[in-house]
Amino acid sequence: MALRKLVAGNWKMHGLSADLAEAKAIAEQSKDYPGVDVALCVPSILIERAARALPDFTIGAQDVHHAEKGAHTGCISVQMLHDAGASLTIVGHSERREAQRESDEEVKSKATAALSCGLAVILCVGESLEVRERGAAVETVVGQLDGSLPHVLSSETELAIAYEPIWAIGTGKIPTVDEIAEMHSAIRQRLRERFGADGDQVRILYGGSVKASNAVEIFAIADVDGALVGGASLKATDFIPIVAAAASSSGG
Ligand SMILES: O=C(CO)COP(=O)(O)O
Repeated sequence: MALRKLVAGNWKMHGLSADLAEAKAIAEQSKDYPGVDVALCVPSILIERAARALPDFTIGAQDVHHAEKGAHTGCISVQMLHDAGASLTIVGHSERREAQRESDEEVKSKATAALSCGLAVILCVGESLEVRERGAAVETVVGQLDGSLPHVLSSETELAIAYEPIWAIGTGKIPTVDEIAEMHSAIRQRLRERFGADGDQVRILYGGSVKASNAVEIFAIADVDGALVGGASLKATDFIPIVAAAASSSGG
């Protein structure tokens, strides 16, 4: 049976207090699509205000530290995210894997810490253009998964995987339908190998230049259980049509 779709926005380093009006519009309009799970991962400084203003809507973070507490200047723990009202966090985004040199091992620690303390996780993987062009995309992404997946799935909180080819992020380029299908199927297979039947319940999101104009086609691909959306999640007028596409692909 098809999984419920999850459409999550990643605001990255965008958004000031005034933009909470946009989050509010997204939360309100998402109610028209009860068959789809919708979330916004806002900058950490906006989490508390967004969560207070939108108590029935899922607000997430974009990163978390793996340690419970301690001498980690500038970092934010799972408990702090909970306390601020987040119920979800992204880990391992390629922008952090690159700029902050986050390793698979570190991403795994973050995912494990978040899941064990009741925060849902969207764990990102994805290949560079150089890797795609030399034909090593699937083995690279599966290797990233092997290094970054937690050892066990939590029974209380949810793990989702986001496949985000780096060359498709913010570029307007997207892989072909066949390339997305091949990658999502390889990810599904690995999840089954790792977690047995529970691997079938892990949602696999596609991310990278998702827009209203390509969402219908992307959501129709097997094993695409939603999307992680960057630029097009900043405005309700861009984001809600993507939620609507997810709803229509699920038949409601
Ligand atoms: O990185 C992304 C989401 O995490 C994708 O960003 P864009 O949708 O802007 O390409």
